[in-house]
Amino acid sequence: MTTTLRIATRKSALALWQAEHVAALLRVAHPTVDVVLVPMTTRGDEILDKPLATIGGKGLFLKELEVAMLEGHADLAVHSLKDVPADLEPGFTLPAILPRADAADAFVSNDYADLAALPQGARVGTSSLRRQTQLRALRPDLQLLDLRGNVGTRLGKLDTGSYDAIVLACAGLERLGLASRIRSRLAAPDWLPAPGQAAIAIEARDDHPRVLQLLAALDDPDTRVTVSAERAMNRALGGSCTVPVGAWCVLGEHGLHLRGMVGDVERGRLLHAEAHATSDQAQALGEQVAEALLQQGAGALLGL
Ligand SMILES: NCc1[nH]cc(CCC(=O)O)c1CC(=O)O
Repeated sequence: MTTTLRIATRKSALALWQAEHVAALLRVAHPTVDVVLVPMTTRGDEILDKPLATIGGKGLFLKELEVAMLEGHADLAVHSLKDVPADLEPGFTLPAILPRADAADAFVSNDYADLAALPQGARVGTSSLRRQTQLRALRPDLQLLDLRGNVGTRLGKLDTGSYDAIVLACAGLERLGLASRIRSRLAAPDWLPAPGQAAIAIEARDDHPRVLQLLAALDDPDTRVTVSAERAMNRALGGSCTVPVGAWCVLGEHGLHLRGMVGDVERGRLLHAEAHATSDQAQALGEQVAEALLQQGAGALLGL
């Protein structure tokens, strides 16, 4: 009997690239397994005219894919980890987290090389509160404008002159063959990515051990441990996407180093904290950095 793995995926170019990437890796890991894509539309893809935070947040991108798995139409779903809520729906797990790509954000512009080169009051497009507050902290003069849609749509709006610059994830641009659009990288320590940014996660039902075992072959333990610290921090801060939260954890010779950020949208101020831990303490490290941020007053910003 041949085994088939059916991958539920959103239909955006980035989602399809990621699903195809996972399919190719699964075919290499398990040559006798048949791997197919099941593309579908999610509510998050359909509602493009409202900020994500007001329409129900990140879970919107997962819901339909999870229903497909529950109804037996798909065996796994592929997600950008940063779009996966801090707490998964009961009955689901992440059996594999792939090696992380460049987690920095990209400054993208047709006229300016970097943030410092933008003229006073320049128009910058991003609907991400995390990106907006970090832009505001570095350049209070900028005019921040909403910009939603998939990567191609956003680049199109930049090219037609609606913005002087936009901010996107480096990883998404690289995956779509658009790395040449990256004018400069926005990276730590003065700029933090979203928790889990640039890592691809595989989601599956937790009650299908055979499927979980096949998927586990793709797991990268180093990426898993670093993103676990970032996600633990985010969870301890309430895990909401209505508040700007950034996190960046690296695993070095001396263990884990986690930096965290919570932004104050009203006052254009950022709170930062960081800590080190051994690699078996990712969860505690995330909680420790969250606690340090709360002590600086993050609770009021987060409504905790
Ligand atoms: N919110 C959409 C989204 N989800 C994941 C990525 C980039 C790829 C990644 O972080 O793995 C993007 C595009 C962007 O933020 O520019």
